[in-house]
Amino acid sequence: MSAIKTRFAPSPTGLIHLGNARTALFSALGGDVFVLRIEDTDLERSRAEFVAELMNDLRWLGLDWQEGPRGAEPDPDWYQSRRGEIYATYYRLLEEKGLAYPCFCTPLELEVSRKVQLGSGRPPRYSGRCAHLPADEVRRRHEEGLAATLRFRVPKDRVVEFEDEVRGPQRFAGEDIGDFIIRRADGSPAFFFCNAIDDALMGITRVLRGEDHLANTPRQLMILAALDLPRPRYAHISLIVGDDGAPLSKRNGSRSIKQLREEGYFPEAVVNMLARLGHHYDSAELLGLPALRAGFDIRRLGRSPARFDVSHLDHWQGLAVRGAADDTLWHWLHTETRAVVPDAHRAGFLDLVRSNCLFPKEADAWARILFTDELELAADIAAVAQAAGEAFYLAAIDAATESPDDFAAFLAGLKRRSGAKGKHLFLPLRAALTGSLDGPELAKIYQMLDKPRLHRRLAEFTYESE
Ligand SMILES: Nc1ncnc2c1ncn2[C@@H]1O[C@H](COP(=O)(O)OP(=O)(O)OP(=O)(O)O)[C@@H](O)[C@H]1O
Ligand SMILES: [Zn+2]
Repeated sequence: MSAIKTRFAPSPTGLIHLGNARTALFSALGGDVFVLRIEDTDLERSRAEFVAELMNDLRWLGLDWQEGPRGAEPDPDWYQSRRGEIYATYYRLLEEKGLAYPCFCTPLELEVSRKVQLGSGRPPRYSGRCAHLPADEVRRRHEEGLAATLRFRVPKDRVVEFEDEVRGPQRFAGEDIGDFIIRRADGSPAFFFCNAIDDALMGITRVLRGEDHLANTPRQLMILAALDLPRPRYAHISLIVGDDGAPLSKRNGSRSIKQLREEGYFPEAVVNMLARLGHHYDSAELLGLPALRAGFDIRRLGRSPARFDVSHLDHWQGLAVRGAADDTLWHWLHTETRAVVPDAHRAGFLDLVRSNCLFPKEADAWARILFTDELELAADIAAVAQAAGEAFYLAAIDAATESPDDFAAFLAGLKRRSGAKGKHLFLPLRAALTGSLDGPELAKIYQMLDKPRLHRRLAEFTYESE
């Protein structure tokens, strides 16, 4: 069987979000060769910095492309904004075949026609007003300098059928599709057009994209058929929706991949979460890309919208943090955090991070609690500590002096001296030592807090009555 070529074709109009990333991921998993193409025809909204950002995001996720641009400098191989001459050739071909024609209708005229059709209960589509203008009339209007779009002449008697790899058989009647614009009045190519042409010219055999594009597909198939260009297989995957039920979008401020990276999410966590959103894997373990690829089956992609749930992402993040190698985890920490962790406690601290933190920010908070004097107790926490009474802390200081290196012995000593047990023992101790009522095992805290600091924290509560 010949190699399957897939592509990701974003418009660089904002930072990519989880919805885009999932489409990119499944495209990368669902092909042998993965292509990146930049659809920057919207000159007003496209920006070079977004190209650089999206390349960075894809590489970070591990979704490097085998064919596509290497840098953010536009070139005619991969940037649609530079492929005008190529598109011009195909416009000419269509016009020569009589399969495309200039339309001089103004936006106002089109709007009026739309309203009239809606008013009489018909679905709005182009009326075909310019479909049969005589050649000399067209010439005259061009000479007058009238702006024209180029419309594709839809074969009204044709039915377009295709087998969507996710959604099954699809059928669209030509008579339901009005002649549509393939070149705007300003000369720029319409999405349907350049997207379909480029898929064909780049040898894409499987187009895996969001179902927002499903209705575009019959138009694209008509264009390809009219130009004798090869048609790819299509797979329209469900969109990821947010808590509000609306699809994630660059326009509605959905959390970007860049933001997730900056918060400290591991790419493995993002990728594993996305891979399970609308696709079933037998394994519930954190899988690397090769394993995700091996387990990927396009027939396992669900059709219903997939809701993004941050608790799922955090579940995978927990697995990624727990599974991270020492060196990876160490460099994942903020520089300021690394600066306060003593060498002797590095390994112990990383263990503590693995079982207690999801983000570098949380690790930083624990590093400060353990290795600096910046401890501030909120009023309710201080109240818990105080409730144990002065005698408890005096006993704790004695026990700590007696067993500085042995937490079990310290605890036994404290129990014996104070008579406290259970939560009356652990809660005040935690509160006084860490300013928190939960967190890492007390044994680890006891071991990592340096002894003068430990004593100072216990002593804080010994003169409460003064
Ligand atoms: N919420 C989503 N869930 C899954 N895929 C999506 C989602 N939004 C976009 N995509 C897919 O991402 C790919 C790139 O699309 P594009 O660059 O146009 O992004 P977009 O987020 O739709 O942009 P915009 O917000 O500007 O419409 C397309 O295949 C599109 O179908
Ligand atoms: Zn017209």
